[in-house]
Amino acid sequence: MRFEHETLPQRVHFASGDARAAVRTEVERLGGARVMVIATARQAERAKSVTADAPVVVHHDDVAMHVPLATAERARAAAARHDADVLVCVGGGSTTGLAKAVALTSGLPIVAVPTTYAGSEATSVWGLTEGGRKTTGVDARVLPRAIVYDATLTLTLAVPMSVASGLNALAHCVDSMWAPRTDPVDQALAGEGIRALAAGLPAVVAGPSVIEGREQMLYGAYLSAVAFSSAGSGLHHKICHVLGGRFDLPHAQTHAVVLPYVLAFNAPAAPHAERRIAEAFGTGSALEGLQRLRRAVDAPTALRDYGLGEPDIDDSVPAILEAAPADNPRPVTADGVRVLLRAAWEGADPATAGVRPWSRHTGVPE
Ligand SMILES: NC(=O)c1ccc[n+]([C@@H]2O[C@H](COP(=O)([O-])OP(=O)(O)OC[C@H]3O[C@@H](n4cnc5c(N)ncnc54)[C@H](O)[C@@H]3O)[C@@H](O)[C@H]2O)c1
Ligand SMILES: O=C(O)CCC(=O)CC(=O)O
Repeated sequence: MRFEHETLPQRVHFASGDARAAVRTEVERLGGARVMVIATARQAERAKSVTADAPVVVHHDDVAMHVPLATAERARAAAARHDADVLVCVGGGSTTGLAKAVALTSGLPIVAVPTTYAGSEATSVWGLTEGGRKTTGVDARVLPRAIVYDATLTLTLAVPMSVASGLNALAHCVDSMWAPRTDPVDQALAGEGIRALAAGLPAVVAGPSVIEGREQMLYGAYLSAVAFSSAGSGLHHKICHVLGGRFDLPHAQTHAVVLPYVLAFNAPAAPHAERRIAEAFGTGSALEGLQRLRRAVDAPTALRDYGLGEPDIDDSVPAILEAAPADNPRPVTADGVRVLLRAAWEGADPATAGVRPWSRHTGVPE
C-alpha cells in the first residue's frame, strides 16, 4: 500500500448545549481580544448568545450564498475597520464561507459554529463567485482553527433544509470515493460518514427536535467534510459549483438532486467505490441505497423545481466539461453531461434515464 494523506490541524468540540463555553475557550486559546462575529440577520440573536463571553467588537450580518466577491470585500473591510483578531462564524455554509473569504486575505483565525450539515467548517476549501462564475480553491489559512458542534443549534433547521443539507454532506462522502486525491483514509471516513448520515437523516425527519438524530448528522457531516477536503472535488462537486455559480441555485438542494445521477453515471466505471458505498448503506448496490434513503426522507428530485431553466442545460455543458476532473472514473463527454443534466432537470429515474453503464471499449454509454 502506498499513499500520502494529510490530516488537517483542527480542534473539534462536540458540545451539545454548550457552544457558549466552548467558543469562549477557543477564543481564549487563540488570544482573541477583538472578535468579529459573522452570522445572518436571522441567526443574529443566536450568535449573540453563543459569543456572549467573548470580546466581540463587531457583529456582521451581510451574508450571501456562494459568497459573491462584493460581499466578501465588505466583510474584509469590516474586519480591517474594527481591527478584528479572531473571526467567529455562527451559521450554515454561507456564513462559514464568508469567514473563510476574510481569512483568505487577512490570515485571521476562525472559530466555526455550524448550524447546517454543509461541512465547510472542516475543510480548507474556499469559494467565491463573481460574474456568474464560482471559483474554488484550497488554502490552509481558511481552515477554521476550531469547530464547535452544538446540536441544539440545529433543532430550528426546518426538515426540508435538513434533508437537503444532509444530502450535501452525503455527496461529500460519495464524491470522495473517486475524487482526484482520494486515498484509503478518505474512503474509510466517507464510509463511516455515509453510515452516520443514512441513520441520522431518517431520525431527523421522524423527530426533528430529538437531539440524538441531530448529533448523528453533525458527526456524519464532520466526517464527510474531512474526507472531501482531503480527496478534493470530484465530478459531482464540479457540476454543482458550475450550476450554483452560474444560476445562483440553492446549494444544498442542487447537491441533493444531482447526486444520484452522478452516482449512476460513475458507478459502472468505479466498481470499488460502488461497493464501498453499497456496503455503507447496507444495500445490494450503491444507487439502491441512496435512492432508498432519498425516498425515505422525501428528498428534492428535480433541478427545474429550484430555478434551472431548460435552456440552461446546454448552456452549462461547456463549463462543466472545462471543470470536470481529468481522471474521473468515466470519461466526461458533452453528450454524457447533457443526458445527466436533463435527467436531473426533469427528475427522471437515474437508474433508467439514459445515465447508463459505460463501455470501457468505446468510452461512451452503452
Ligand atoms: N467550502 C466548503 O468546504 C463548503 C462545503 C459545503 C458548502 N459550502 C458553501 O456553503 C454554502 C451553502 O451552505 P448551506 O447549505 O449550509 O446554506 P446556508 O448557509 O445558506 O443556509 C441555508 C438556509 O438555512 C438557514 N439556516 C442555517 N442554519 C439554520 C438553523 N440552525 N436554523 C434555521 N435556519 C438555519 C440560513 O439562514 C439559510 O436561510 C454554499 O455557498 C456552498 O458553496 C462550502
Ligand atoms: O466554498 C465553496 O463554495 C466551495 C466548496 C463547496 O461548496 C463544497 C460543496 O460543493 O458542497
